[in-house]
Amino acid sequence: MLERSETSTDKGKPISAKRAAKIFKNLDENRDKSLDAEEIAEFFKEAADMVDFSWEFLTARLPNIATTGLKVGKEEFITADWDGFFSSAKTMHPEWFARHSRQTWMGYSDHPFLETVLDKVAAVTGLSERLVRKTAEPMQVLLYPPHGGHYSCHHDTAPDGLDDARFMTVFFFLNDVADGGETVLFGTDLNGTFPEDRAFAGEDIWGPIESQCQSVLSCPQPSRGHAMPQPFSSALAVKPRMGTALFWYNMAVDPKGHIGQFYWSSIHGGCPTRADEKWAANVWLHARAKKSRKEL
Ligand SMILES: O=C(O)CCC(=O)C(=O)O
Ligand SMILES: [Fe+2]
Repeated sequence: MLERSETSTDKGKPISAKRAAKIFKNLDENRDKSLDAEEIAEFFKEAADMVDFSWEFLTARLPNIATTGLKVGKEEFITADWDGFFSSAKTMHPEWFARHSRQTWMGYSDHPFLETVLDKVAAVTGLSERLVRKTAEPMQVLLYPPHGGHYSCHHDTAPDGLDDARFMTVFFFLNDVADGGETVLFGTDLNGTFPEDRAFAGEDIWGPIESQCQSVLSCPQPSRGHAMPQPFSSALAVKPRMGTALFWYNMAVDPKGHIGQFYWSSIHGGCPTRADEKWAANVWLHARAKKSRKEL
């Protein structure tokens, strides 16, 4: 069974009245027993990785909130059906969420076929089978629903998380997606217009770019012949085709497997689906072999 996206509330604990009271207390810093739009936005980001919302939608879904203007009182907050709210927001406005997908993990020993996938990973990446087996995280299988399933731009590993860094991503497309669902590699430069060292630049260059690519609008535009919008016209958008795969380095690694620089330019994302669902899988290779991966 596929679990819901780890970034959505409905995957985690439901927001009970008790939990809501705790959340409210933390958010209401000025202790005025109400939350303003900014504080609500913070709650949405924390609880569901929701990056946008409209007040109209909020008040239409939770009518007891409508009476208090652009503030949510304590009682209203605690009694609101937040789980129901997030799930209808996901259906009606998937673009408000950083991510809309389901996923599960599969151990490579679960099926002989999956073992062969690791051999293929070694063959195409040029890494040894031993290293691949030692460092591969269980395969993450992803399902994006049709009509808005997506994953906004992100990095697969943290710049400072050396111990558990996913130095490489091997990303498999498991079905054909006729329209939408492209994987965009925002750091690529198909037109050859960027300074040569931009791929190795740091947060100063890539931070502002990241803040612009959060929107699902940073994807091929059907109205413009599926061209990428500005400022990403140079970026590679890959159409999902069953049995194909992409791989890239999230961090530098030397022939001995020693990890180096974090690549800010490894930023990427999955575009919104349209009529078709999208199936895909990640094989992440880690900087350190984990004892907990022994069972694989
Ligand atoms: O679905 C895609 O195209 C990208 C998925 C992705 O980046 C991820 O799962 O980390
Ligand atoms: Fe990713």
